[in-house]
Amino acid sequence: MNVTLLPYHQDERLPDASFPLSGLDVVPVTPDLPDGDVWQRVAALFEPVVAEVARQIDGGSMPRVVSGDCLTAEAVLAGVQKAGVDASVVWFDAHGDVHTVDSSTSGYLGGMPLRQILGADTALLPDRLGLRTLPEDRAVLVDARDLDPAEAEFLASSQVRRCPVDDVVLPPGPLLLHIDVDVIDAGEMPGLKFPVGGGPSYDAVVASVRRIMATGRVAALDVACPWHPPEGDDDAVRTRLLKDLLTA
Ligand SMILES: NC(=[NH2+])NCCC[C@H](N)C(=O)O
Repeated sequence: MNVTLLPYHQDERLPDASFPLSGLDVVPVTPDLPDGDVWQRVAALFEPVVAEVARQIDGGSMPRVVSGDCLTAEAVLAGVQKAGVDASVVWFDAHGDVHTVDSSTSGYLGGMPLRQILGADTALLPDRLGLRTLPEDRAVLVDARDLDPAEAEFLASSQVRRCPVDDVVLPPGPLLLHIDVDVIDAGEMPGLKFPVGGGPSYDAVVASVRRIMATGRVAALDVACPWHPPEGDDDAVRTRLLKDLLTA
């Protein structure tokens, strides 16, 4: 098994130290980025990810992709689709990631990918990646507990199902399993860019991921690590987490 590493947060290259993946067979993707706006640059960054994910599925393996933010999930889903697999989405995240460009008050791109997967702002990224958008009832949002008002409003009237890690109701068909590591309670996960307390424990998240993997329905795994470069002994828990998730 190998791990596809996209060592970026949006279009910013992160230090290798941000991804403690020792002991795993890592294939980094580090294309040259064009000038342009951030969406164009991210699209260019994701192109080889789309191709690599499709190639691995065509070859009979389950892609495992690690990166610095949740936008990468759009590339992974586009790659899964390119390989002819019609996947639903299971999205582990402390946040909703269901902003549109207009509803986001922060302007943070990583707060928008799930909504783009569901059909918003498709010209910015989905169309560039060849991503077919998903009906809302094919997406499940797991343990999202820090929603901005516009996100709460959208989710209240959408068909996106919400559940806790201990009781994930899986959508139909093959799955893209997306894990933002910030779904874990911030007390157990040091150095997060968007820490949120009141969440499930490390053990509960890993156990949930193992149960989902054991269904045999996961077509691709996407792990987003929106954390700062390591300080102190951050590496110990990060190394263990990445290994636990990627070998679940
Ligand atoms: N997956 C994440 N870490 N998302 C952070 C989003 C934070 C906030 N909701 C925003 O849009 O600005």
